[in-house]
Amino acid sequence: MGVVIEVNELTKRYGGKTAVDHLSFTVRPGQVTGFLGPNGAGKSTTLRMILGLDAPTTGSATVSGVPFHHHSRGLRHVGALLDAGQVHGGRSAAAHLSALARSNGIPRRRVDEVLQEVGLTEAATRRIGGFSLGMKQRLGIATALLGDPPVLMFDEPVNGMDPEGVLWVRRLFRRLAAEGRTVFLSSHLMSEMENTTDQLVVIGRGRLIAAEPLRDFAARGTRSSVVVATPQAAELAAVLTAAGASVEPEGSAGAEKLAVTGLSADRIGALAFESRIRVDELTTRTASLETAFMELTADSVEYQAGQSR
Ligand SMILES: Nc1ncnc2c1ncn2[C@@H]1O[C@H](COP(=O)(O)OP(=O)(O)OP(=O)(O)O)[C@@H](O)[C@H]1O
Repeated sequence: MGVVIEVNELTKRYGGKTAVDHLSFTVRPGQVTGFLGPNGAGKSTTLRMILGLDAPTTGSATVSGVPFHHHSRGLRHVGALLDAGQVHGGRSAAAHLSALARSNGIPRRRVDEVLQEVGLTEAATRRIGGFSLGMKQRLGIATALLGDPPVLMFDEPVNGMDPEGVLWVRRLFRRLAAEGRTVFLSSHLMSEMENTTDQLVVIGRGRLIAAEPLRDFAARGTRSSVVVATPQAAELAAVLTAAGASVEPEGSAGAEKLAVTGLSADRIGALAFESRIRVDELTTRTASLETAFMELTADSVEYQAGQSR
Protein backbone atom coordinates (compact mmCIF):
# COMPACT_ATOMS: atom_id res chain seq x y z
CA MET A 1 0.00 0.00 0.00
CA GLY A 2 1.93 3.05 1.18
CA VAL A 3 -0.19 5.70 -0.49
CA VAL A 4 0.42 9.29 0.45
CA ILE A 5 -1.87 12.29 0.16
CA GLU A 6 0.05 15.44 -0.67
CA VAL A 7 -1.37 18.92 -0.53
CA ASN A 8 0.86 21.60 -1.97
CA GLU A 9 0.18 25.34 -1.66
CA LEU A 10 -3.50 24.55 -2.10
CA THR A 11 -5.70 27.64 -2.34
CA LYS A 12 -9.44 28.04 -2.93
CA ARG A 13 -11.21 31.36 -3.29
CA TYR A 14 -14.94 31.84 -3.54
CA GLY A 15 -15.35 35.37 -4.88
CA GLY A 16 -13.58 37.58 -2.35
CA LYS A 17 -13.50 34.85 0.29
CA THR A 18 -10.39 32.68 0.71
CA ALA A 19 -11.59 29.33 2.08
CA VAL A 20 -8.21 27.57 1.79
CA ASP A 21 -5.01 29.60 1.82
CA HIS A 22 -1.69 28.20 0.55
CA LEU A 23 -2.12 24.99 2.50
CA SER A 24 0.62 22.34 2.36
CA PHE A 25 0.80 19.06 4.26
CA THR A 26 1.36 15.33 3.75
CA VAL A 27 -0.75 12.44 5.04
CA ARG A 28 1.16 9.19 5.39
CA PRO A 29 0.05 5.54 5.46
CA GLY A 30 -0.06 3.29 8.50
CA GLN A 31 -1.40 5.89 10.89
CA VAL A 32 -4.54 7.88 11.57
CA THR A 33 -4.14 11.56 10.73
CA GLY A 34 -6.64 13.99 12.19
CA PHE A 35 -7.64 17.12 10.26
CA LEU A 36 -8.68 19.62 12.86
CA GLY A 37 -9.98 23.16 12.73
CA PRO A 38 -12.85 25.30 13.98
CA ASN A 39 -16.07 25.53 11.96
CA GLY A 40 -15.49 27.16 8.60
CA ALA A 41 -11.70 26.60 8.74
CA GLY A 42 -11.71 25.04 5.28
CA LYS A 43 -11.57 21.31 6.07
CA SER A 44 -14.44 20.18 3.84
CA THR A 45 -13.22 22.38 0.99
CA THR A 46 -9.75 20.81 1.27
CA LEU A 47 -11.17 17.26 1.30
CA ARG A 48 -13.31 18.10 -1.74
CA MET A 49 -10.26 19.36 -3.60
CA ILE A 50 -8.27 16.23 -2.72
CA LEU A 51 -11.14 14.21 -4.19
CA GLY A 52 -11.33 16.36 -7.32
CA LEU A 53 -14.88 17.52 -6.48
CA ASP A 54 -13.75 21.15 -6.37
CA ALA A 55 -10.99 22.65 -8.50
CA PRO A 56 -8.24 24.51 -6.62
CA THR A 57 -7.82 28.19 -7.46
CA THR A 58 -4.06 27.55 -7.26
CA GLY A 59 -1.85 24.78 -5.89
CA SER A 60 -2.41 21.05 -6.08
CA ALA A 61 -3.55 17.96 -4.20
CA THR A 62 -2.38 14.50 -5.18
CA VAL A 63 -2.98 10.93 -4.08
CA SER A 64 0.06 8.70 -4.73
CA GLY A 65 1.62 11.43 -6.81
CA VAL A 66 -1.23 12.18 -9.20
CA PRO A 67 -4.48 14.15 -8.96
CA PHE A 68 -7.35 11.96 -7.75
CA HIS A 69 -9.33 12.12 -11.02
CA HIS A 70 -6.44 10.38 -12.79
CA HIS A 71 -7.25 7.25 -10.82
CA SER A 72 -9.77 5.19 -12.74
CA ARG A 73 -12.34 3.34 -10.61
CA GLY A 74 -11.86 5.87 -7.85
CA LEU A 75 -13.60 3.88 -5.10
CA ARG A 76 -10.90 1.23 -5.29
CA HIS A 77 -8.28 3.83 -4.67
CA VAL A 78 -9.79 6.29 -2.22
CA GLY A 79 -12.85 5.69 -0.05
CA ALA A 80 -14.48 8.83 1.30
CA LEU A 81 -17.34 9.85 3.53
CA LEU A 82 -18.10 13.52 2.99
CA ASP A 83 -21.75 14.20 3.71
CA ALA A 84 -23.64 11.20 5.08
CA GLY A 85 -26.98 12.92 4.45
CA GLN A 86 -26.39 13.06 0.71
CA VAL A 87 -27.64 9.61 -0.27
CA HIS A 88 -30.75 8.69 -2.25
CA GLY A 89 -33.35 8.14 0.48
CA GLY A 90 -35.64 5.96 -1.65
CA ARG A 91 -33.16 3.12 -2.06
CA SER A 92 -32.21 0.41 0.39
CA ALA A 93 -28.68 0.32 1.82
CA ALA A 94 -27.96 -2.88 -0.13
CA ALA A 95 -29.27 -1.44 -3.42
CA HIS A 96 -27.22 1.74 -2.94
CA LEU A 97 -24.01 -0.21 -2.31
CA SER A 98 -24.73 -2.71 -5.11
CA ALA A 99 -25.12 0.09 -7.67
CA LEU A 100 -21.81 1.61 -6.58
CA ALA A 101 -20.09 -1.80 -6.64
CA ARG A 102 -21.31 -2.41 -10.21
CA SER A 103 -20.18 0.94 -11.56
CA ASN A 104 -16.74 0.59 -9.94
CA GLY A 105 -16.08 -3.01 -10.95
CA ILE A 106 -16.22 -4.22 -7.33
CA PRO A 107 -17.41 -7.82 -6.65
CA ARG A 108 -20.99 -8.04 -5.26
CA ARG A 109 -19.84 -9.99 -2.20
CA ARG A 110 -18.17 -6.81 -0.90
CA VAL A 111 -21.64 -5.34 -0.33
CA ASP A 112 -22.49 -7.98 2.27
CA GLU A 113 -19.01 -7.77 3.78
CA VAL A 114 -19.12 -4.01 4.34
CA LEU A 115 -22.72 -4.08 5.62
CA GLN A 116 -21.57 -6.65 8.16
CA GLU A 117 -18.50 -4.60 8.99
CA VAL A 118 -20.54 -1.50 9.86
CA GLY A 119 -23.32 -3.40 11.63
CA LEU A 120 -26.07 -2.72 9.07
CA THR A 121 -26.77 -6.30 7.93
CA GLU A 122 -30.19 -6.30 9.63
CA ALA A 123 -31.11 -2.97 8.05
CA ALA A 124 -29.75 -3.83 4.58
CA THR A 125 -33.13 -3.90 2.83
CA ARG A 126 -34.64 -0.89 4.60
CA ARG A 127 -35.02 2.46 2.83
CA ILE A 128 -32.13 4.79 3.62
CA GLY A 129 -34.66 7.62 4.02
CA GLY A 130 -35.74 6.07 7.33
CA PHE A 131 -32.19 5.80 8.70
CA SER A 132 -31.02 7.84 11.69
CA LEU A 133 -27.99 10.10 11.19
CA GLY A 134 -25.80 7.54 12.99
CA MET A 135 -27.00 4.80 10.60
CA LYS A 136 -26.34 7.07 7.62
CA GLN A 137 -22.82 7.62 8.94
CA ARG A 138 -22.36 3.85 9.13
CA LEU A 139 -23.64 3.51 5.57
CA GLY A 140 -21.24 6.26 4.47
CA ILE A 141 -18.39 4.36 6.11
CA ALA A 142 -19.55 1.15 4.37
CA THR A 143 -19.46 3.05 1.06
CA ALA A 144 -15.93 4.26 1.75
CA LEU A 145 -14.80 0.69 2.56
CA LEU A 146 -16.54 -0.91 -0.45
CA GLY A 147 -13.58 -0.82 -2.83
CA ASP A 148 -11.11 -1.98 -0.13
CA PRO A 149 -9.08 1.19 -0.86
CA PRO A 150 -5.61 2.05 0.48
CA VAL A 151 -6.72 5.61 1.25
CA LEU A 152 -9.71 6.57 3.41
CA MET A 153 -11.01 10.05 4.13
CA PHE A 154 -13.85 10.86 6.49
CA ASP A 155 -15.42 14.28 7.10
CA GLU A 156 -16.78 14.55 10.67
CA PRO A 157 -17.44 10.78 10.82
CA VAL A 158 -18.83 10.56 14.36
CA ASN A 159 -21.51 13.23 13.97
CA GLY A 160 -24.80 11.80 15.18
CA MET A 161 -23.28 8.58 16.53
CA ASP A 162 -24.07 7.24 19.96
CA PRO A 163 -21.21 6.45 22.40
CA GLU A 164 -21.08 2.81 21.31
CA GLY A 165 -20.84 3.97 17.68
CA VAL A 166 -18.04 6.39 18.55
CA LEU A 167 -16.03 3.61 20.20
CA TRP A 168 -16.63 1.29 17.27
CA VAL A 169 -15.54 3.88 14.75
CA ARG A 170 -12.35 4.63 16.71
CA ARG A 171 -11.40 0.96 16.73
CA LEU A 172 -12.19 0.71 13.02
CA PHE A 173 -9.93 3.65 12.13
CA ARG A 174 -7.10 2.21 14.20
CA ARG A 175 -7.44 -1.16 12.52
CA LEU A 176 -7.55 0.36 9.02
CA ALA A 177 -4.35 2.27 9.76
CA ALA A 178 -2.70 -0.84 11.26
CA GLU A 179 -3.44 -2.58 7.96
CA GLY A 180 -1.15 0.01 6.32
CA ARG A 181 -3.85 2.29 4.94
CA THR A 182 -3.76 6.06 4.86
CA VAL A 183 -6.57 7.27 7.13
CA PHE A 184 -7.46 10.97 7.17
CA LEU A 185 -10.38 12.24 9.22
CA SER A 186 -11.67 15.70 9.92
CA SER A 187 -13.27 17.10 13.03
CA HIS A 188 -13.84 20.42 14.73
CA LEU A 189 -13.56 18.72 18.14
CA MET A 190 -10.20 18.02 19.73
CA SER A 191 -11.82 15.50 22.05
CA GLU A 192 -12.63 13.29 19.05
CA MET A 193 -9.01 13.25 17.96
CA GLU A 194 -7.44 12.62 21.32
CA ASN A 195 -8.01 8.87 21.40
CA THR A 196 -7.94 8.16 17.72
CA THR A 197 -5.16 9.92 15.89
CA ASP A 198 -1.38 9.64 15.68
CA GLN A 199 -0.79 12.74 13.60
CA LEU A 200 -2.57 16.08 13.45
CA VAL A 201 -3.01 18.65 10.73
CA VAL A 202 -4.53 21.73 12.35
CA ILE A 203 -5.91 24.60 10.27
CA GLY A 204 -7.62 27.91 10.97
CA ARG A 205 -9.09 30.31 8.40
CA GLY A 206 -7.75 28.13 5.62
CA ARG A 207 -4.15 28.31 6.84
CA LEU A 208 -1.91 25.68 8.37
CA ILE A 209 -1.44 26.08 12.13
CA ALA A 210 0.35 22.81 12.94
CA ALA A 211 1.23 19.51 11.27
CA GLU A 212 2.87 17.22 13.79
CA PRO A 213 2.45 14.08 15.90
CA LEU A 214 -0.40 14.32 18.40
CA ARG A 215 2.04 13.91 21.28
CA ASP A 216 4.04 16.98 20.16
CA PHE A 217 0.84 18.96 19.88
CA ALA A 218 -0.16 17.76 23.34
CA ALA A 219 3.21 18.89 24.71
CA ARG A 220 2.35 22.45 23.70
CA GLY A 221 -0.71 22.20 25.92
CA THR A 222 1.08 20.73 28.90
CA ARG A 223 2.91 23.99 29.53
CA SER A 224 1.81 23.96 33.09
CA SER A 225 1.52 26.79 35.52
CA VAL A 226 1.45 26.81 39.30
CA VAL A 227 -1.18 28.78 41.17
CA VAL A 228 0.01 30.17 44.49
CA ALA A 229 -2.26 31.69 47.13
CA THR A 230 -0.39 34.01 49.49
CA PRO A 231 -1.11 37.06 51.64
CA GLN A 232 2.26 38.47 50.50
CA ALA A 233 1.62 38.44 46.74
CA ALA A 234 3.76 41.42 45.80
CA GLU A 235 6.79 40.16 47.74
CA LEU A 236 6.50 36.64 46.37
CA ALA A 237 6.01 37.94 42.81
CA ALA A 238 9.30 39.86 43.14
CA VAL A 239 11.17 36.78 44.44
CA LEU A 240 9.81 34.50 41.72
CA THR A 241 10.42 36.99 38.93
CA ALA A 242 14.02 37.37 40.12
CA ALA A 243 14.32 33.59 39.88
CA GLY A 244 13.27 33.69 36.22
CA ALA A 245 9.55 32.89 36.43
CA SER A 246 6.80 34.81 34.76
CA VAL A 247 4.08 35.80 37.17
CA GLU A 248 0.49 36.90 36.56
CA PRO A 249 -1.80 38.05 39.37
CA GLU A 250 -5.08 36.16 39.70
CA GLY A 251 -8.01 36.19 42.10
CA SER A 252 -9.49 39.16 43.90
CA ALA A 253 -8.08 41.64 46.41
CA GLY A 254 -7.79 40.03 49.81
CA ALA A 255 -7.66 36.53 48.26
CA GLU A 256 -4.76 37.07 45.98
CA LYS A 257 -3.24 34.38 43.86
CA LEU A 258 -0.35 34.28 41.46
CA ALA A 259 -0.21 32.16 38.31
CA VAL A 260 3.44 31.23 37.86
CA THR A 261 5.04 29.70 34.79
CA GLY A 262 8.65 28.64 34.45
CA LEU A 263 9.15 27.19 37.96
CA SER A 264 7.93 23.96 39.53
CA ALA A 265 5.70 23.92 42.62
CA ASP A 266 8.64 22.49 44.70
CA ARG A 267 10.92 25.30 43.66
CA ILE A 268 8.29 27.97 44.34
CA GLY A 269 7.69 26.48 47.82
CA ALA A 270 11.42 26.47 48.56
CA LEU A 271 11.91 30.07 47.39
CA ALA A 272 8.94 31.25 49.47
CA PHE A 273 10.30 29.43 52.53
CA GLU A 274 13.78 30.98 52.10
CA SER A 275 12.20 34.45 51.88
CA ARG A 276 9.92 33.77 54.87
CA ILE A 277 6.81 34.33 52.73
CA ARG A 278 3.67 32.53 53.81
CA VAL A 279 2.05 30.31 51.16
CA ASP A 280 -1.50 29.04 51.72
CA GLU A 281 -1.91 27.01 48.57
CA LEU A 282 0.23 25.63 45.74
CA THR A 283 -1.57 23.99 42.81
CA THR A 284 -0.07 22.76 39.57
CA ARG A 285 -2.42 23.44 36.66
CA THR A 286 -1.88 21.46 33.46
CA ALA A 287 -3.49 22.70 30.26
CA SER A 288 -5.31 20.01 28.32
CA LEU A 289 -5.01 19.13 24.67
CA GLU A 290 -8.32 20.91 24.19
CA THR A 291 -6.80 24.07 25.67
CA ALA A 292 -3.78 23.83 23.37
CA PHE A 293 -6.15 23.61 20.42
CA MET A 294 -8.31 26.50 21.60
CA GLU A 295 -5.30 28.69 22.26
CA LEU A 296 -3.73 27.94 18.91
CA THR A 297 -6.90 28.51 16.94
CA ALA A 298 -8.33 31.39 18.98
CA ASP A 299 -7.38 33.95 16.34
CA SER A 300 -8.85 31.91 13.55
CA VAL A 301 -12.30 31.08 14.87
CA GLU A 302 -14.71 32.46 12.31
CA TYR A 303 -17.90 32.53 14.35
CA GLN A 304 -17.68 33.13 18.08
CA ALA A 305 -20.55 33.47 20.49
CA GLY A 306 -21.20 37.04 21.53
CA GLN A 307 -18.94 38.49 18.88
CA SER A 308 -20.08 40.35 15.80
CA ARG A 309 -17.73 40.77 12.87
N1 LIG B 1 -19.41 26.90 -2.35
C1 LIG B 1 -19.01 27.89 -1.55
N2 LIG B 1 -19.24 29.18 -1.85
C2 LIG B 1 -18.84 30.18 -1.04
N3 LIG B 1 -18.18 30.00 0.14
C3 LIG B 1 -17.93 28.74 0.50
C4 LIG B 1 -18.32 27.62 -0.32
N4 LIG B 1 -17.92 26.48 0.32
C5 LIG B 1 -17.31 26.87 1.47
N5 LIG B 1 -17.32 28.22 1.57
C6 LIG B 1 -16.72 29.00 2.67
O1 LIG B 1 -15.40 28.59 2.83
C7 LIG B 1 -15.05 28.50 4.22
C8 LIG B 1 -14.56 27.11 4.56
O2 LIG B 1 -15.67 26.21 4.54
P1 LIG B 1 -15.53 24.65 4.84
O3 LIG B 1 -16.90 24.07 4.73
O4 LIG B 1 -14.47 24.08 3.99
O5 LIG B 1 -15.05 24.66 6.34
P2 LIG B 1 -14.98 23.46 7.39
O6 LIG B 1 -13.68 23.58 8.09
O7 LIG B 1 -15.28 22.18 6.71
O8 LIG B 1 -16.13 23.85 8.40
P3 LIG B 1 -17.20 22.94 9.19
O9 LIG B 1 -16.47 22.32 10.35
O10 LIG B 1 -18.18 23.99 9.63
O11 LIG B 1 -17.75 21.98 8.20
C9 LIG B 1 -16.29 28.93 4.99
O12 LIG B 1 -16.17 30.29 5.33
C10 LIG B 1 -17.41 28.72 4.01
O13 LIG B 1 -18.45 29.63 4.25
